[in-house]
Order: sequence, then C-alpha cells, then structure tokens
Amino acid sequence: MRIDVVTIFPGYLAPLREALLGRAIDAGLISVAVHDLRTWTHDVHQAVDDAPYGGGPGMVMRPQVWGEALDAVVGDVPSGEAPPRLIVPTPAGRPFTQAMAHEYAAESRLVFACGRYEGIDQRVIDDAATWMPVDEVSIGDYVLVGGEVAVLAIVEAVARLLPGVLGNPASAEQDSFSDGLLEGPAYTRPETWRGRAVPDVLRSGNHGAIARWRRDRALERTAARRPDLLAALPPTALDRADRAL
Ligand SMILES: N#Cc1c(-c2ccc3ccn(Cc4ccc(CN5CCOCC5)cc4)c3c2)n[nH]c1N
Repeated sequence: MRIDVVTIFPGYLAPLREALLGRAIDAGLISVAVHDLRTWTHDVHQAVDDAPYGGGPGMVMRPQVWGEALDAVVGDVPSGEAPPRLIVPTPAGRPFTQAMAHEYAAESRLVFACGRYEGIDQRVIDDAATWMPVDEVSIGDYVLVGGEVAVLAIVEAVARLLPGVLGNPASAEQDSFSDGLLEGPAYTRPETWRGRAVPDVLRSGNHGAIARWRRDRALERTAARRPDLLAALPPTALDRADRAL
C-alpha cells in the first residue's frame, strides 16, 4: 500500500516510521510519503490560510494551495487504474470505524489531507471528489487542533490489517469489534500481583470454559461501556448462553 500525507507539519507524522509501522515500511509492505503543503505556496510568507467568508472564528485553508498540492501528489492517474482514495480528517466527518479500516486496507493507495486552523476550503473536497473517492472522516467526538493525529490513528488501524504487518495475524482477526463486542480483561504472569489473583478459569486449561468466561466478560463490558454496540448486534449474534448472562 502506498500512503501519501499532505500537512503543514511533516514532523507530526514522524511516528509513522517507528515500531510496527516502521518495520512494515522497511519490509516494503507500505510506502509512506509525507509532503509539506507549503511546497505549493508561491508567496514569500508561504501563506496557506485566509479569513473565512461570512466571518466567524479562526482561519480557513486556501483552496489554491491545496488544489495544486493534491494535483501534484496524486498526479496523473494512468487510464484504467483506479485513483487513490482521499481521506480528509475533520470534526464534521463520518465516524471512522473498524469496518472502514478494513475497507481502506483493501485500497492500493491512500492520500491524506491534514487540515489545520478551522479546516480546508470546502471547494477543495468538492473538486477532488470529481476525480477520486473522497471520505471526510472523524476519529471521535472531541475537537483536535488539526488532522495529523487522526491520520496517525487511521494509518495505524489500517496498516495493522495488511498481510504481514502484524506478527500474529490472529490478533487482527480477534479484534475488538470484529464480533461486535469489546474485548474482556486480559492477564499475564505473575499469578498473583498486589494481592490480586488471575481468574482461576484462565489457568484451568479448560478451553471451553475459558472461551465462555471470555465471552461473558466481553458481553458484560460491552453492556456497561457500549450498550449501543450490543443494541446493534443482529439477533443471531447472541446465543442462548449469551442471553442467560
Ligand atoms: N478527525 C478528526 C478530528 C478533528 C480535526 C480534524 C482535522 C482538522 C483540521 C483543523 N482542525 C481544527 C478544528 C477545530 C474545530 C473546528 C470546528 N469549528 C468549525 C467552525 O465553527 C467553529 C468550530 C474545526 C477544525 C481539525 C480537527 N478534531 N476532532 C476530530 N475527531
């Protein structure tokens, strides 16, 4: 997968080259190019923002600069080749979900536009949508200062799903949300720590009982913390033992 990120703070994306993602890049599973938006300014101040039409707080990012940047970064898409998907983090975006991470993991190329200030002139998104798929997404119901943190989160969520990136592929297959529930508590050695013992069932070697216990803890936790996920489960998702909990 090829990933391009356009930002006025390229250094913010440095963590993409660390740890698991860094190893995936070194292994050639992913290529990441970070581009400084100011490359496509032509004035001495390298201005990327201006006052909002209609008034209001803050500044808006200028369409000319973004238009030239995306034209250059996306480049000419060879005929017959699918254009990349443009992902634009924004507080007003569609909630980013694990299902979307799987969708994006199937793409051969993703381009991320990191806004700052009060966001990017809407015409940039509208123009881009005439020649590539564009998703305006949000990583949560809280307000950040720009799109870079969201890109780090989205890229990590997507990259870990790519074959060969995770050491243990089963980990992604057993993700939280993959069965619609939050995962339950996890434990490792020592057996007792500060007077707290690991639940006996996990040391019993009875795999059926362990699976049941884990499912029960996942159902309890989901009901307590994300009742919306429980309500969204199809009726067939809960078996008789689940309902007896
Ligand atoms: N993903 C994601 C995000 C972001 C995110 C993503 C991208 C950018 C680019 C600029 N910002 C700052 C910003 C702050 C506030 C506002 C709202 N204003 C709109 C106009 O009225 C006043 C209020 C807009 C933009 C961003 C924030 N925040 N939270 C998420 N889950």
